[in-house]
Amino acid sequence: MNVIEINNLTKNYGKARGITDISFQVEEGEIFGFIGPNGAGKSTTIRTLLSLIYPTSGSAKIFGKDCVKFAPEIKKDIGYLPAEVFYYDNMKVIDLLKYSASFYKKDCRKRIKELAEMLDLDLHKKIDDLSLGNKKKVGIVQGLLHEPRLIILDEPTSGLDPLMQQKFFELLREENKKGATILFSSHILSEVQKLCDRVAIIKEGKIVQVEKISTLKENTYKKFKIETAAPVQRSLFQMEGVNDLEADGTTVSFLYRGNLNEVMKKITDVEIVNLWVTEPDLEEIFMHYYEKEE
Ligand SMILES: Nc1ncnc2c1ncn2[C@@H]1O[C@H](COP(=O)(O)OP(=O)(O)OP(=O)(O)O)[C@@H](O)[C@H]1O
Repeated sequence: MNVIEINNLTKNYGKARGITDISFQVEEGEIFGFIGPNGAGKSTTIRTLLSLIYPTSGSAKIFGKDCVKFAPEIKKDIGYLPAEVFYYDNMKVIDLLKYSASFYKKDCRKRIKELAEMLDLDLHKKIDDLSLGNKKKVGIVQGLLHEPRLIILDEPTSGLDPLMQQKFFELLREENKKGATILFSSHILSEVQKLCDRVAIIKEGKIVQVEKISTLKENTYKKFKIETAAPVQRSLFQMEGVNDLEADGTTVSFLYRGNLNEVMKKITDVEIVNLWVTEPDLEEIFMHYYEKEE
């Protein structure tokens, strides 16, 4: 079953582009990454899913129900951690969390205690006195206290130190094992890689790829580096499938995706001294998506 189903979703802010014609699905039980550079449209997509803003066109379903029509009902089963958390600073942490819990028809007291212990959060402090990281923890507890079926996290790790990030990821994995589906938005590749099964890559308001992390690594460019006996013309390797071509005297390097025999034929046209064919690391694969089109 698809927990999230987004169909041709577009959101414009007046004349400004928010997101354009976005479609993807998140299956039940997945930890799904949503990655793209700042301003790509991750928050806009998430805010539309939560009916905090309304689509210009297209639609989205959560738990098989239209996000706009069934917003109040759907929200009971969603835990949301926004990119930036704002609170009434005068309140104590515990009072804020009890207030949040009052929206659900559940006794959340035990879970609040467990989460606070796990994240090392002092429930009796005033929010005003908390560091940025501790405020973020309040947001995490707030998002998870009702044991939601779907957890939506928008850039959740900013402000958390590495040890706390690790604990937070463990917590998310536990929730996932218990059955929660997770949508995890981030611009940090390494954390998405650590946690997620699949990713949607968003760039300039459009989805450029939806793929398993493992497949992204497999079916991708290979990196070629060739050393030749005599200088070669750059144009020799200007062919379909070649990207990031660099030719400097007797050294040529490029990324290639396509039939390897085709590129090997080109290579046999020159006298080579050495040849390296390597897999790009995931960072390089993503950077390719991040680069702006001319
Ligand atoms: N309230 C708004 N009014 C006008 N334009 C907006 C508004 N909110 C977002 N945008 C624009 O929509 C586009 C997508 O922004 P969005 O915040 O969704 O990106 P993002 O991927 O979440 O990036 P970030 O990580 O920087 O938050 C950007 O070009 C942004 O300037």
